Order: sequence, then C-alpha cells, then structure tokens
Amino acid sequence: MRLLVDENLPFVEEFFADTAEVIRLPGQSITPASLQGVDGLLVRSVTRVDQQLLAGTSVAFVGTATIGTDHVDRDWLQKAGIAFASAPGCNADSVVDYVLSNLLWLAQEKGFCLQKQVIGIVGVGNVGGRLSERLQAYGCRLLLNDPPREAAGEPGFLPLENLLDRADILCLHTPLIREGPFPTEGLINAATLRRLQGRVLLNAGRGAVIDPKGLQQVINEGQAPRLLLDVFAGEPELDPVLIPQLELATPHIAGYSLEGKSRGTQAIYQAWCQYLGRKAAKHLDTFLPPPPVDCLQLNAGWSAEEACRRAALLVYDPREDAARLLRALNQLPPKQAYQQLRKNYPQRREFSSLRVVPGTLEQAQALKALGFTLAS
Ligand SMILES: NC(=O)C1=CN([C@@H]2O[C@H](COP(=O)(O)OP(=O)(O)OC[C@H]3O[C@@H](n4cnc5c(N)ncnc54)[C@H](O)[C@@H]3O)[C@@H](O)[C@H]2O)C=CC1
Ligand SMILES: O=C(O)C(=O)[C@H](O)COP(=O)(O)O
Repeated sequence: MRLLVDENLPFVEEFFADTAEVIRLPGQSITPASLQGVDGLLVRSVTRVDQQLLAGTSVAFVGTATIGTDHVDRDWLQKAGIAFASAPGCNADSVVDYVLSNLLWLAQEKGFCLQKQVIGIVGVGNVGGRLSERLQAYGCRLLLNDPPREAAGEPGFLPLENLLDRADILCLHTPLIREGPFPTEGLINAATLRRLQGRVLLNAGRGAVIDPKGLQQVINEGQAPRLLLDVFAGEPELDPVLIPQLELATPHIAGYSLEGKSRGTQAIYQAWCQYLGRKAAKHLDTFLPPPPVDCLQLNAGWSAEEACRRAALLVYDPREDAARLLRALNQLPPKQAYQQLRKNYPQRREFSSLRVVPGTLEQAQALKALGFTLAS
C-alpha cells in the first residue's frame, strides 16, 4: 500500500508506517501526477480534492485530518466509489482555547469583564457547543444560533437577528456552506457588520462567512465592530491592507494545538484501519510529549478572571501569532507569509495540559470552567 500524505500532518510515521509506504508532499504540491500508484491520500484543508485531482488515479481512500470538508468534493468521491473520512471534532478544543485566550486578552485591553458579557454563538456544533459549555460554566450569558439544529426540532436556539441585537461578543463557528436551505457564505455582510459597531466579532469558522467586500467597506466607513479574525475569504491569499486594521489577526491556526492536529491524524488512522479491515491498535497518548509547563501556582490576590487570563495567555497568547503575521506580511508576499507561518507553526498545547493550583475557591471554579486541570 502507498499513502501520499500532506507534510503538515504530525505523527504520520508513528501511525501509518506499518500499514503503508508513506510519501510526504506539501499540500499545495499534490497533483494527479504525484498520485500515480498511490492507494490512499491524506490531506489538510489546503488541497482541493475533486475529480480534477483524482480521476484516472489509483486512489481509493481519502482522509482529511480536519473538521471542515469544504475543500473536498464529497459527492464526486461517493460517485467514484472512493472511501472518505474526515476528523470531526479533532481540533474543537484547540479552537475553543483560541477563542477564550482572544477574549480574555481583549477584556483586559478594553477594560471589560468577560464573565459579565453576553456571548452570541453562530454555529453550535463541536466547536460552538464546547465553547458555549465552557463560557456558561464560567458565568457568561449565552445566545445560540443554529438554524439546521433548530429545524431538526432541537430547543434553545434563537434567530441570528436576536444575536445581532443583543450579543456583546459574536463568535462565528459555522462551516462554509454555499447552497441549500442554510447557506453561510456571506452570512455576515456590510449591514450586519454595521449593526455590530462597537461590539466584538470573532470568526474562527471559515473566512467567506463574512463578505470580504462588505468587511472592507465597513472598516473604511469607520463603522466596524472590533474584529478578531483567524480565517479569511480567499485563503491562502491574504489582504495585507485588511490585516493591520483588525484588533487581532492570525493565519488560520485556531485549530493548531499539537493535540488538535494529532487527533486529526489519529482519526484518519482509525478510518484507514477500518478501510483495511485491521484493528486500530495505536493511540496518540503514547506519542504526545509532556507539556512545556506542567503546573502553575496562581496568586490568591488575583480576581478569578485575572487568574484565568494568566493561565490562558501562558498556554496560548494570540498576540504572538498576530505579531508573527504582521512581521511576515512586511517581509514576504501574503500567500507565502500565510503558508510559511502555518508550516512552521510553533508547538502549542491545550488548556487541559496545564495543571493549575488556584489561590482561591473562586479561581478554582473559573479555571475548571474554562478547561484547565486542577492540580490535586
Ligand atoms: N479556524 C480553524 O482553525 C478551524 C476552523 N474550523 C471551522 O469551524 C467549522 C465548525 O466546526 P465544528 O463545530 O467542529 O463543526 P460541526 O459540523 O460540528 O458544527 C457546525 C455547526 O454549524 C451549524 N450550522 C450550519 N449552517 C449554519 C447556519 N447557516 N447558521 C448557523 N449555524 C449553522 C451546524 O448545524 C452545526 O451545528 C468547521 O466546519 C470548519 O470550517 C474547524 C476547526 C479549526
Ligand atoms: O479542521 C479544520 O477545519 C481546520 O480549519 C484546520 O484547522 C485547518 O488546518 P489546515 O488543514 O488548513 O492545516
């Protein structure tokens, strides 16, 4: 068996070497020619997987180590009889950590208390659902919007209009959907952006959920909300004029914790084993290195929110990614800057990897709510 694998998947040798010969390539360089004699293709979101890439090749299994699947023509794969697997939920906790670090940082920067904010979440799946659980446990008020789940009869959701009127902070966690009853492409346009002026909009779903022309227009008019963006319409191209105008901008790395990326590899390893009719005997826990910081003692003089901010920014500080992006855009063409930062991403761990020793009971409750591990 031969597997062609995007070089940005971690632990590929560890998971796959005893079931296949592994060939690695940059995701952008995978072409029909590189797929001759290949049985399985393992990708990330940067490889468009469709008839143009796969017709006439020997590929019979495709796995994407990502949550999103908008880069894969699943209908065509099904018609062509090619097995397909994605990695639902693999990096959801990484994205939630990313959001929380961003918001805790912004709260300090703008002088508000996160715990007292009303948070709107658009798209309440793996990411949005886990985010709402952590924020609710922390004490925030949540407003949830998910029309597909609502249409399926699930309770607890509100119209988007309601969130636009009432949320202090709006977080977008939908897939990119271009057609059908609940499209998300351009869901947030110039008019909605203007309505959010003075409030906070975070997008860690897919860039094109915010209409790019409307976004620039509203920024030019000085009527934009405070923008925290990890994803951009037109990636891998980035708009070097737009990025410096945002509160924080990062190059689509919200899901890039080591745990998140590695769970993606593990999920497609399990699907590959199932495809081969083998037992999936390997587990990520045996490969993950110990975290760089094992334990943090928190000062009893800090408020619960300050303790959470210290812990969050120790594990993941989004300002570092934002600064790296601005520096890279000054030195390289935007596409190259985006690709290099993502390829050479520093090792980042999840909140749960950090054991914390709280200084007060209030701190303990807040840290636990946000996903840290309390030292016993
Ligand atoms: N920035 C990053 O690094 C990452 C981005 N993502 C993106 O985040 C998206 C969400 O991830 P998950 O929560 O794991 O996916 P999921 O599939 O578990 O949840 C998506 C939710 O969005 C809802 N939804 C669909 N259309 C909607 C609409 N028109 N309005 C409101 N809600 C709608 C669905 O019903 C579902 O509950 C992924 O599809 C992916 O595109 C995922 C991981 C990392
Ligand atoms: O899982 C997803 O969906 C994501 O957005 C990934 O974090 C994107 O990572 P790449 O596949 O673009 O490396």
